Amino acid sequence: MCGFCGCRGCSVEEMKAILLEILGGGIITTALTIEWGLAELLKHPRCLQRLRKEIEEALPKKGNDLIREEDIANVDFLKSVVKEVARLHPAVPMLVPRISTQECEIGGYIIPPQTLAFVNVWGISRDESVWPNALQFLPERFEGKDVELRGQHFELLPFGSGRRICMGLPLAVSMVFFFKWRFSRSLFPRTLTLKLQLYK
Ligand code: HEM
Repeated sequence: MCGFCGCRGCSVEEMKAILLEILGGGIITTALTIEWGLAELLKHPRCLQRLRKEIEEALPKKGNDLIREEDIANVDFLKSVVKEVARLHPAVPMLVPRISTQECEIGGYIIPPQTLAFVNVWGISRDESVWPNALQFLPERFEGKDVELRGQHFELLPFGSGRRICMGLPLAVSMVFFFKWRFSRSLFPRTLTLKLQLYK
């Protein structure tokens, strides 16, 4: 058995190709999400300030400056920022295409068998009837709301849903969180925000 897809038949070359696809798919999506996050935070200094304050207060002064996974429990605003970035800038805007195996009805539309279907996550995320002021970056909209990134809430599907949901979701979420954490704590954004204001 090949260990990747369990097909018993993958050659070493095919396994290398699968591994490269997994890594490739994980790198660009994570990088894009982080980049959009940084851009939004720089455009919204008030959010950056609030985030930095939350992080300063949540992170116990450990001396060695180590952040542990359990520390994430104390940074609710950071969670909201990550969700808002994923909402406005989904890295895979139309998910992976699906093909219907049998006739079905979705929202009053009859979908014949063997139909290629795309889920327009980008559109759903910007739908005013679901998200008031949809085009604005407002992490606060997630406060006190039980909307998660894990494919259970269909209004927010940056990692897809169901059987083919992103396999790297836990790793991706940790990477994005820790990067933003480091970024928000550093002096770098302060200088950059200042520069951006000067260029206005
Ligand atoms: C912020 C970062 C990421 C985002 C936004 C993202 C998003 C997605 C989305 C939307 C899908 C398609 C799900 C669907 O159609 O239902 C997907 C699939 C996938 N992702 Fe990610 N991903 C990210 C990071 C990663 C990482 C870090 C890895 C691996 C290390 C990874 C590996 C995969 C794989 C292997 C699939 C295909 C799963 C399948 O078809 O069964 N992704 N991802």
